Amino acid sequence: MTTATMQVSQKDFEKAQEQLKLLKKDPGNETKLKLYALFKQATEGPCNSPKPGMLDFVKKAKWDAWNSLGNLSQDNARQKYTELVSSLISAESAGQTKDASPEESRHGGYETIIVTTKNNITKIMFNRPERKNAINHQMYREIIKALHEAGKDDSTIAVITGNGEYYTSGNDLNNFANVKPNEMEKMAKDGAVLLKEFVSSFIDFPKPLIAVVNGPAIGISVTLLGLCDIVYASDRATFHTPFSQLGQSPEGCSSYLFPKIMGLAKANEMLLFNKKLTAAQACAWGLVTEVFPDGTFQKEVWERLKAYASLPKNSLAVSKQLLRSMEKEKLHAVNSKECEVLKERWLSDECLNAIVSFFQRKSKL
Ligand SMILES: CCCCCC/C=C/C(=O)SCCNC(=O)CCNC(=O)[C@H](O)C(C)(C)COP(=O)(O)OP(=O)(O)OC[C@H]1O[C@@H](n2cnc3c(N)ncnc32)[C@H](O)[C@@H]1OP(=O)(O)O
Repeated sequence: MTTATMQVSQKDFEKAQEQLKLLKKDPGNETKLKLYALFKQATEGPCNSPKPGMLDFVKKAKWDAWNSLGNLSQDNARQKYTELVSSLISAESAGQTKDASPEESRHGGYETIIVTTKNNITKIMFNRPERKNAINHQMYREIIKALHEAGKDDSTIAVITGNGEYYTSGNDLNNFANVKPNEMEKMAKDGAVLLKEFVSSFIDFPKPLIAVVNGPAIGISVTLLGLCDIVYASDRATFHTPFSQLGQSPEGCSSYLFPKIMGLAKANEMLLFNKKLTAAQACAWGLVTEVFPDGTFQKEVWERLKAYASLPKNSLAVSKQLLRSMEKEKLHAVNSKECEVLKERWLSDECLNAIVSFFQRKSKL
């Protein structure tokens, strides 16, 4: 860089300091720390002062921010400081400071679900409302991918919810349709492999996972609630696991978790005898954390989640993993066993007759 450009840069830097004083809105602690660090780096160079004590929170946060800039040159620090101030000024004049209203970003590459991130929350939304959000093979795979990505992205928590009237009507029964007799075994085998991977992605999910049950939930979408950390439900939601009606058997680790959550007698009513629960019953039985009136459901829940997602991210992840670690091995064993049993069930006459009845519209839940 020439002396001339450095001088301009120094001039801009001084101007930026003046402009900063004119900001009307507080840019938030994170941004203020960034500005502090860049200013120190620009004016004094890399951080060489001794690290403050653990309990001197403010000094330590400032020191950490400055120290994190490592050997960034003073010119570059001046440049970054000036750019940051300029972006704050522009955002304010556009009526939106970055910290006050972050944009929702949509993740690409999905067709059956919508994945977005905003306010440190990654939301995975079932998106086949015209099929009551039934989960077809593509959706199983996309949810596995979305959970994998959400586990690694910058979000603090993840949310799973449905678009439209239903949360989801569970497994898409078309997954069993149009299978030739000589391909039945393969269909069952491949289905069990996919199901095992799908449920494993819930067992292993490393951050708090919250189910926002916006409407009726059926089958696998209900059993998976036992693997979520919090379940919020609209008072319009119902919870139905009609496995015996469909000639099938429980999955999603529900054969182990439901008796733990609600007691064996109540789990039997749901998992053996197809009892459909209202949201209030599901809450009383311990499957649902809290029920909200449908009219205010989205507003109340998202306000609450926004506050939860501003808690320290690493602390939440570590605590979630600690709680899950006590059961993880067991849950994987249960998942394997349930998939083995289901693989056999899918080949049974009881199951095949139930699917045929559904498509002939003789039976609906
Ligand atoms: C890799 C495989 C893993 C398997 C894991 C094991 C999982 C098990 C389960 O999840 S068991 C639960 C399976 N789900 C069901 O049995 C629900 C079946 N659906 C219904 O009973 C009804 O559709 C309803 C009660 C959900 C809604 O009834 P209604 O309000 O009258 O709406 P429609 O029936 O007209 O629905 C509109 C449209 O959507 C189709 N649809 C809805 N749910 C499913 C579904 N789960 N599978 C396939 N198709 C579904 C329905 O057929 C209608 O289609 P149409 O307009 O007639 O073409």
